[in-house]
Amino acid sequence: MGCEKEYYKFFHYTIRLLKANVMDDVIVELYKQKSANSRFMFTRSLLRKHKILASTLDDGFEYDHPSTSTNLRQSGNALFKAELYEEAADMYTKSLKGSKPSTECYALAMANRSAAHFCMGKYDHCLRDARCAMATNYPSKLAYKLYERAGHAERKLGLVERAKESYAVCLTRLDEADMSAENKRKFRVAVEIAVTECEQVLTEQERAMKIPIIEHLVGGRNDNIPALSAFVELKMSEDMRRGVYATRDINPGDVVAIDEPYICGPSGNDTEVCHYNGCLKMDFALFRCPKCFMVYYCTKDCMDKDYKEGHNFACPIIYFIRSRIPGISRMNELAMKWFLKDYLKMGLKKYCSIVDNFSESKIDHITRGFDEIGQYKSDNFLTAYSLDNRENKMPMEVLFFFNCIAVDMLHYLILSGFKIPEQYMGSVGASLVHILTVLDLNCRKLNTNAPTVSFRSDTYTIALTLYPTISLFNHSCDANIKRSGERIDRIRVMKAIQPIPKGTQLCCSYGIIFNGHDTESRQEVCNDRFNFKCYSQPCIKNLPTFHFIPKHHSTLTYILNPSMADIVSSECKKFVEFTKSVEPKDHCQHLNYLYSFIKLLYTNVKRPFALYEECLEMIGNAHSISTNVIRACED
Ligand SMILES: C[S@@+](CC[C@H](N)C(=O)[O-])C[C@H]1O[C@@H](n2cnc3c(N)ncnc32)[C@H](O)[C@@H]1O
Repeated sequence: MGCEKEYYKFFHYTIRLLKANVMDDVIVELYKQKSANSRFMFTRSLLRKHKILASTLDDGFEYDHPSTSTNLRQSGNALFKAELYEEAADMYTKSLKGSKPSTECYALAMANRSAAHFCMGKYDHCLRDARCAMATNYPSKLAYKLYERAGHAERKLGLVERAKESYAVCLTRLDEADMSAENKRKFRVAVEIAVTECEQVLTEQERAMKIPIIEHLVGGRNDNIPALSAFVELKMSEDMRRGVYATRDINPGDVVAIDEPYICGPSGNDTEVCHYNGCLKMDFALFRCPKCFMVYYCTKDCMDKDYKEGHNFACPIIYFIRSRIPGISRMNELAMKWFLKDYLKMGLKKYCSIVDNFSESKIDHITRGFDEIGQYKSDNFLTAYSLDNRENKMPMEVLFFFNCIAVDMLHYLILSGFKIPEQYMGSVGASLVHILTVLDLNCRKLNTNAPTVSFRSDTYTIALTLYPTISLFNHSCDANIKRSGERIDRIRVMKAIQPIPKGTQLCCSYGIIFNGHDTESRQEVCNDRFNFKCYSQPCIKNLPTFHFIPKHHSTLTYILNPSMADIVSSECKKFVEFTKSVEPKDHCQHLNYLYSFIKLLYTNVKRPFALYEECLEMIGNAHSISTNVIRACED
């Protein structure tokens, strides 16, 4: 995940140090510090001394101009009446800019904009605004209107269950409405009809509902690493350190890992992903946190749980984390979320003792992350905390940057009233630096149409996730496992896409594969993004990219076992026919055929072989569109 460009933002911290001509001394001093705790404390006193930290949580906004806002809203209302909805929505946006989010003026403009969006057919925007108005200071006597509109928008978006709920609230809020008894009666009848229609749709949907596919780990759960299959083990290698290896032959299609993130959060367009760590559901028009207005939830329940897990404390400073602290802001935010979750769960003393013991420990690399009974579990703090973070290999300038970010984030937290006793500051700060570096190396983008970090321009990242068990898989430019199932699902299922004979390492791709990019550019990506030299087979053997693999080759040139030449040749012809006659969207229905073809080629042809690479790509793609709902198997 590391992105060199982000490090240019060092300047935010270093400019004053450079002006004071002390930057070289700083790096020398940092080298002299014996521990992560003392590095953090040194950085903290430096940033304080040179007045690099904020002195207040005052965001400098001045937007309370109720009269201007009211005038703008009234102009919007006139445009709305004239059915100029787009212009009306723009006017309401201007009105919103002039009023504080906690005021009635703001809520009214927001509600009116939701009406304009509804009339424009922008139902998701309508819903978002309506939810926002509900969460703010909207007059109770008008609330019924807002819930009715939300219900209508939800129906339009196919969210029928939610529409039913909104109509139910609408009916309860109708008592507060300032309306004649007769009008209330008519309104009630209309909403009740809408509820009945929703119920009819729901009954239909229930009838047509698909049974979710349950994925099973091949061979059952691994005894020591329950998110992995029983057919694998963890081993060390000189080139890649820890890695996952097959203890039995694994076939394409076999499930080798089912993992849940230790920590996750939206990565950009917050309005579509629930912020709660245990949810991450993608949804339309989520509920906005009524205090910071910066994070969103799919239900009130998720909001309450997230508050308890730390948002309560992150809330007052989230604006500053996003807008004032350099680096990858969503990753910084995720680090804060992780820190608060565990700090609050364990309490100060236990947290500090655990992180201190970890940093002092000399645990063998292969057993890092395993608990005292020899289990490696993705929901265990120490498992996630002990993931590789290349802190020791990092240039001191980069480590200094991470320390600055941690100092800055904790400083904002303390400014907001959070108490950290001074004697624990070193441990807490160093732990936050550690968390940042673990995330920097292991955190994955959850894209709507790409499994990992991707170079395709059509991908759309919705979340950042940390999967401790999946992080054990090393990268190969010729991956033999790949993510399967719904791409936005929080639960990550990894399946074999090639045959994996006993003793072979299971590797996924960190976003780059050999047939699309030459060795040099792949090495560049691995080095720039992940800071390692890739030792996967295509790099060692310098395999040609797809463009250089002959398409219409004679099978004989590639055959490994001459006695199989006729069979391979005839199966290749069948495969070519298959590619012409079956549409990609239907490949998932022919997976068994694709598995058998790739198995035949695996043992009988020399790679790279165009049809093998083509079949491999088909299997990978078919896995990612073949299921609708994935549930981890309970056994
Ligand atoms: C997510 S971790 C994978 C597990 C790690 N090998 C361990 O010992 O815990 C990523 C790190 O593994 C190593 N690695 C992964 N793929 C590699 C490859 N193809 N070549 C060399 N090193 C690799 C690099 O050190 C990289 O920073």
